[in-house]
Amino acid sequence: MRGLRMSYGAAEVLRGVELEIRRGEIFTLLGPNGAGKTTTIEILEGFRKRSAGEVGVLGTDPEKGGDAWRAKLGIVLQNWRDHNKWGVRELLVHLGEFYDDPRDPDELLTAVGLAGQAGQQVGRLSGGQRRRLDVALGIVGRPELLFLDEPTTGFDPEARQEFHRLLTRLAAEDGMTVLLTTHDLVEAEKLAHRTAILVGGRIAVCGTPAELAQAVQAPSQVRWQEDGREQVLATDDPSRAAWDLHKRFDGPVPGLEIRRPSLEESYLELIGRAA
Ligand SMILES: Nc1ncnc2c1ncn2[C@@H]1O[C@H](COP(=O)(O)OP(=O)(O)OP(=O)(O)O)[C@@H](O)[C@H]1O
Repeated sequence: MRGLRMSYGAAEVLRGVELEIRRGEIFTLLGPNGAGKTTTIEILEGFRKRSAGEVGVLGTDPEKGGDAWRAKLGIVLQNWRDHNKWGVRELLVHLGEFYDDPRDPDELLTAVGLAGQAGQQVGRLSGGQRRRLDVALGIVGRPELLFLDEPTTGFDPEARQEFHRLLTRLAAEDGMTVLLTTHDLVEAEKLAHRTAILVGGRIAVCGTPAELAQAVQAPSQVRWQEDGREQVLATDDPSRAAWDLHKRFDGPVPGLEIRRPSLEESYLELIGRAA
């Protein structure tokens, strides 16, 4: 994506998004509500016409992508959920018929942990099971690139962890590229090879988990007692600040405390600043 812009009427949602996602990567697009994550995904899928900028998905402009291009994409449409009366396996078999070389439905069900629900109606699956089915539907045609829009919303921690394992395994085994959106920094950090933070219509930060932690790190707070009250200093180098204080006090510093913000606090500060 180069200079990707998108406006809905007068509202400019994407204001020059620059992003490159590599083949075989699990990439998360992280951002607050309304940041434009779904809009970006829909543009990449070819479902939404951008206002400006250049976009290439598997070497093709999504606005010009034909059936052969589309067949290489794993797209999870929300309206599969309308197939509530269908059996789980039945739906997978049916969708597989649209592809030249679909995955074996039983292997697929085992891979996503739904073998026990093969005969169950889609409408009777739990929230977590439906998301697993989403992934199964997304990968039935052996896509090169899988798009997932907030796939783990509503998951309990265990389901989330299992889902992460599933995606990691699929990406590693098949060399599939996965682009998913999330609000959850911790999820992005655990799952993704790289993450981009979308805020204010632009990419604020992009990198590996370590690079992200470094880039979003908000200042630490150094607190101590002096002149009968608590003093607070915000600094990027708390160790140096503590050392300076020790020198100034020529010994122990009363009530000295160093507080490093959590990654989540840093992220919240970053999106607050950039919005
Ligand atoms: N079809 C549309 N017409 C007008 N405005 C829209 C349309 N779709 C999205 N928007 C607006 O564009 C902005 C970005 O929406 P989008 O759904 O892309 O954000 P998001 O990052 O996916 O949000 P969330 O995390 O809440 O799902 C929002 O302010 C939304 O109201």
